[in-house]
Amino acid sequence: MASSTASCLRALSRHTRVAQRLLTKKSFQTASYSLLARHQSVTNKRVLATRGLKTLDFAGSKEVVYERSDWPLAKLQNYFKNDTLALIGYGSQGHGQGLNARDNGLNVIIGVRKDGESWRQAIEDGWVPGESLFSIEEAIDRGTIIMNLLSDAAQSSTWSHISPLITKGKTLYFSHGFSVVYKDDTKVIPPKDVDVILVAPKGSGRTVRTLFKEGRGINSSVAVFQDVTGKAMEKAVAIGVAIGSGYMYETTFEKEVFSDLTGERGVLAAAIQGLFCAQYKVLRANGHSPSEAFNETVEEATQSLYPLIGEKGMDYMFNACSTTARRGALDWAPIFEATNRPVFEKLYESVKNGTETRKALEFNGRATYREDLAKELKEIDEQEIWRVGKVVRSLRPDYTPEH
Ligand SMILES: NC(=O)C1=CN([C@@H]2O[C@H](COP(=O)(O)OP(=O)(O)OC[C@H]3O[C@@H](n4cnc5c(N)ncnc54)[C@H](OP(=O)(O)O)[C@@H]3O)[C@@H](O)[C@H]2O)C=CC1
Ligand SMILES: CC[C@](O)(C(C)=O)C(=O)O
Ligand SMILES: [Mg+2]
Ligand SMILES: [Mg+2]
Repeated sequence: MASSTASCLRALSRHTRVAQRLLTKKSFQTASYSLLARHQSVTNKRVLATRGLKTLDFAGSKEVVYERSDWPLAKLQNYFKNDTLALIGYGSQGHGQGLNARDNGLNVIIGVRKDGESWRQAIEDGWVPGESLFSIEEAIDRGTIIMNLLSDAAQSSTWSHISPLITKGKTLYFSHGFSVVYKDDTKVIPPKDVDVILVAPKGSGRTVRTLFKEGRGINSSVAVFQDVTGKAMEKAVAIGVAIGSGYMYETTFEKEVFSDLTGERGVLAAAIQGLFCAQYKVLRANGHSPSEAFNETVEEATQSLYPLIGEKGMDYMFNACSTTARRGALDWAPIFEATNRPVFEKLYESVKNGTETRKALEFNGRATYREDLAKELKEIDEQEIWRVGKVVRSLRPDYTPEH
């Protein structure tokens, strides 16, 4: 234990020196603070619990996990010293993953349509045309690891054009199993002579960035579709760390896309909007004020109770409520489960048989996809429940005006 403690302290001082060096470079400043925190906490963890064991028991199922602590910054930088990460597409994930990998000291370039919205945003984030910002084709040409973060629809529509550029020796990376799994619809069939890997952050690209800046990490899944070099999984895990993952669990491309499309069409986004609206409307129809209906539906959920679930689980949240609430929650939870399970079965089938994929490809493949989505999202924003939400949020003592 004494020698392991001494080696951890040596590691800490090494990592601290690396981070301090980075502090002298302005573009690395924000991340460097989080790196200092990150290596401090990693080293502390090693001293307290020399685990090293990567197969964990998840409620009776054994799963392999990969942790950031196995990839200190110096090791990560050395691993990618001869690589250029060419990140194609600069939406939510392009922004988060690109900036994190750059702040981790890796050689990252961006490839997007010239003079589009992403081009503008990339410049705003400090990517420089001709130096670190290129057309899609030029970025692929310059890159060794091609990170395809175009929209899923654009991955399909651009494929015939960009696939000849993904030559032997390069690596093809995705953050979703979508393009490769639904190949009959997307026509994305990777070249046979490149590694094809996936790291799928389980959260928005915006959170990928904010968690990294806080010295924390997003959970991601990791998978290999094609292993030409024999090193594909190791490379995927290393990229996962580079883009800001805290820990990664293993999956396949198919399992990733089936679960992801189900999750976002279910509890993560669609189901929660449906549930909120249903309860809000019943309260309003029974004479409750907008204030009361919103507070009992959304504000209390997001500001008080859901964070408790995130902190310590559902029973902890139930226990933090009155015994009256606990009785009612215990009685009604199985009713909601039984009522909703058939909806989730239907949803899963629609994902598995490709219906959801074809809809996404058709809709987001339109030239007007941004405006079309914005129009429907505006309709949600204009629903009474969310108009009330704006007023309620403005009454929070720590409110800062929304734009
Ligand atoms: N959003 C998220 O948080 C998550 C996303 N993912 C996955 O990551 C990948 C990227 O998603 P996300 O970051 O949300 O990006 P978006 O789906 O918002 O796609 C945006 C990017 O696609 C480009 N694009 C769209 N149409 C075209 C086209 N016809 N030709 C060229 N470029 C085009 C846009 O460029 P332009 O501005 O020029 O239109 C922009 O750079 C997807 O596979 C997604 O499923 C995974 C986990 C979470
Ligand atoms: C929940 C939506 C998501 O799957 C995500 C942020 O993980 C997405 O595709 O954006
Ligand atoms: Mg997702
Ligand atoms: Mg998704």
